[in-house]
Amino acid sequence: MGLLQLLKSQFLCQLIICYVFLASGLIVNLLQLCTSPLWLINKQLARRLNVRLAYCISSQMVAALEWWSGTECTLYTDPKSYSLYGNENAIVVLNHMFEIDFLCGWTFCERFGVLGSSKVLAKKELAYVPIIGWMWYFLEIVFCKRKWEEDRTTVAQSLQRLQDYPENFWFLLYCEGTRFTPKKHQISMQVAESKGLPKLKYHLLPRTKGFWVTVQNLRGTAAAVYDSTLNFRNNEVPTLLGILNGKKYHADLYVRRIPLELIPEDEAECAAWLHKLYQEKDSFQEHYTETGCFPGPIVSPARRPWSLINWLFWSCLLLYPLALLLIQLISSGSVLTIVVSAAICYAASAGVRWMIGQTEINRGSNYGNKEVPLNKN
Ligand SMILES: CC/C=C\C/C=C\C/C=C\C/C=C\C/C=C\C/C=C\CCC(=O)SCCNC(=O)CCNC(=O)[C@H](O)C(C)(C)COP(=O)(O)OP(=O)(O)OC[C@H]1O[C@@H](n2cnc3c(N)ncnc32)[C@H](O)[C@@H]1OP(=O)(O)O
Ligand SMILES: CCCCCCCC/C=C\CCCCCCCC(=O)OC[C@@H](O)COP(=O)(O)O
Repeated sequence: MGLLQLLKSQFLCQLIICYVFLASGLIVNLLQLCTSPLWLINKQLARRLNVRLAYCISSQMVAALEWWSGTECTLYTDPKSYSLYGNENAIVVLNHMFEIDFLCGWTFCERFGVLGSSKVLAKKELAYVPIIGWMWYFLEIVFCKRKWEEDRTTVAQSLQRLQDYPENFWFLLYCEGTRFTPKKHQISMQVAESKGLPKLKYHLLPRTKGFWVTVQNLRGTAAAVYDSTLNFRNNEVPTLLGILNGKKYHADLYVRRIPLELIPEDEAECAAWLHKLYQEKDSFQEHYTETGCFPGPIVSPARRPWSLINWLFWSCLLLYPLALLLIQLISSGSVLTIVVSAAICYAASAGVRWMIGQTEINRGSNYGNKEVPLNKN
């Protein structure tokens, strides 16, 4: 292990990264709250401000991936589509198999200049996660309860609000609705069988309603669907804790740009179209397993320095007062103050650990885990 790698694996370094993230995140959340009156006066300006404020938070996680862990992200795509990425609104359909797939998505957002404005159809539980969830509220992220009776109107309304969004955005949709586990896979394949659909090896059966409602409500707003399939080299199982430990991974992302006009308007046809898309995605994963690469040329955008610069800015701003505070604390000699401070530090690190836990598949939800009564025809 090299010296740098040893340094990266030190708990103190990770504690500093988490402290900067936590303190800056709460400051940004507060600034976002301060933009509330502006929404009434100049909504577009409020949105633009919030895009930049959100960048301050999400780019720190991107910096951890790109600069701290040195993870490499390779893009396989058609060079003709490449010039459109970042210059139009798009719906991104991504497989949901890895704990850091959202972070790799964010990395590509950063490289194409849409990180601050990127959106997702997220489960409601994430709205309550401090910093990220609160940041999302001001970014007009679309939340769902994964209960169609309740979601059908709320999701459509939230999507309609994005029609006059002043910045280009990518709207991420994990059509599988939950992360891949062997049990969820087995159950969803029973559903596939009951519907007469071919079995998938690497994906759960996609939920089609969210996709249909998104496409219908973003017609005229988004230009295309970016069908994206992610995998990691050497059968690695990447984690956020691994990233914080400075572990380097290598992600490969295959993206196909599909103009929105090609997607059927009728709900049943749209559902059939999505099922076919997932069968194709499955064949790309099979190709990856067999050959170690995706079909199609590599056109990788380079990482940009902005996420690192943002992190250095917040570090300088926040580490100096922390150092002063620590010196004062030690020189005060008060046991009570030291004990209280240690308790606050412990509570903060437990909070960050809980947030990291939100990304862990073994702490995931039970959605898709319940056997459903099947009508076999
Ligand atoms: C150039 C570079 C390109 C790309 C870069 C990549 C990405 C970057 C882009 C943007 C980044 C932005 C942000 C990223 C940051 C963070 C993201 C973090 C995470 C958030 C993610 C989540 O929270 S995922 C969970 C929430 N999302 C979803 O669930 C979406 C999918 N779900 C749906 O669409 C659902 O339909 C629904 C949620 C709208 C409603 O769900 P509900 O369960 O109520 O209803 P359904 O109708 O779907 O279910 C009933 C039907 O499903 C059948 N069924 C039953 N059991 C199963 C089963 N186990 N599997 C499959 N299907 C099942 C059932 O038979 C019913 O069938 P019908 O025929 O009646 O439809
Ligand atoms: C600069 C580094 C800072 C390190 C500290 C980071 C602390 C913040 C960590 C995480 C913030 C929360 C990110 C939320 C994104 C989680 C994405 C996700 O994968 O959600 C799961 C959802 O799709 C499906 O859930 P289930 O599979 O049904 O359950």
